[in-house]
Amino acid sequence: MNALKREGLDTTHGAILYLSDITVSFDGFRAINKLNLDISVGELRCIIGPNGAGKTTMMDVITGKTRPTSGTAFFGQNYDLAKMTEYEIAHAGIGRKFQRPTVFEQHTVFENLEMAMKMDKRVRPTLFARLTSEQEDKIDAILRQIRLNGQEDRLAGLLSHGQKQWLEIGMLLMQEPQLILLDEPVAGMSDAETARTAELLNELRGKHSIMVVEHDMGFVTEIAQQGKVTVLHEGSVLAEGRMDQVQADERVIDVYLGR
Ligand SMILES: Nc1ncnc2c1ncn2[C@@H]1O[C@H](COP(=O)(O)OP(=O)(O)OP(=O)(O)O)[C@@H](O)[C@H]1O
Repeated sequence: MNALKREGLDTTHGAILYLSDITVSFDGFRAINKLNLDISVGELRCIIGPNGAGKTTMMDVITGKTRPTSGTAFFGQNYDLAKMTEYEIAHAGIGRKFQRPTVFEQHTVFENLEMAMKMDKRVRPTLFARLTSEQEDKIDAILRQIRLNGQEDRLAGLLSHGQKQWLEIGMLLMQEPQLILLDEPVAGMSDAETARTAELLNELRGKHSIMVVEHDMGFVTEIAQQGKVTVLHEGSVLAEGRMDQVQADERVIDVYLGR
């Protein structure tokens, strides 16, 4: 099934995520302050901004980890995220990768992908069943995509930091989420690994809707291409536009990029 078209999600208006006037207060402090942000189906959106801008809190709202104090968050037109549990949101098709990889280190690369597929609630009856050839093909395709073909029998614990991150992206892909949230995917990676991750994300462009939070501006430039970059500051959108536009924006230079 095409990950952009899962049954049940209504994206007829073209957007996959709508955040409208979202505020999140922690004891009166507004980590998110009347935030408005839409993501289109198939878009790769980069989110940048200084420490404490509210990027992680925004992802927590989208995945149901944190409830907004006010405002609305919709996945497609029909899923009201504020009314759903984290489990229901994951099941509905929003996948998140945290900054630190959380692969099963005592299992092989292949087994990690297999487990990710079997944890997919839509195919649960197959938990103890042998893989079908279609499922094996899917794992093979993802192994190639995440540049770990030929490494499928290695223990995940023996992979480099970058490879673990790719494996975790592969585990997300196994579940065919329609919206993928990636929190600082290249933090701690070597330059070569960062470049390969940019290639990987460019290959995923258009096949999934993706939101990437990242501080590495070289990487953001590689993956943003002509798409939109959103700059968060003090819990709101400070600027939005192509990378060259936001990089030239005086307010963005002042609060984030520096002179
Ligand atoms: N549970 C919480 N209780 C109180 N304050 C919080 C909580 N979570 C986040 N904050 C505060 O909200 C603000 C936004 O934090 P958040 O982690 O969302 O920023 P960020 O943009 O992800 O930063 P970074 O780039 O450092 O990851 C920060 O000032 C943070 O201290």
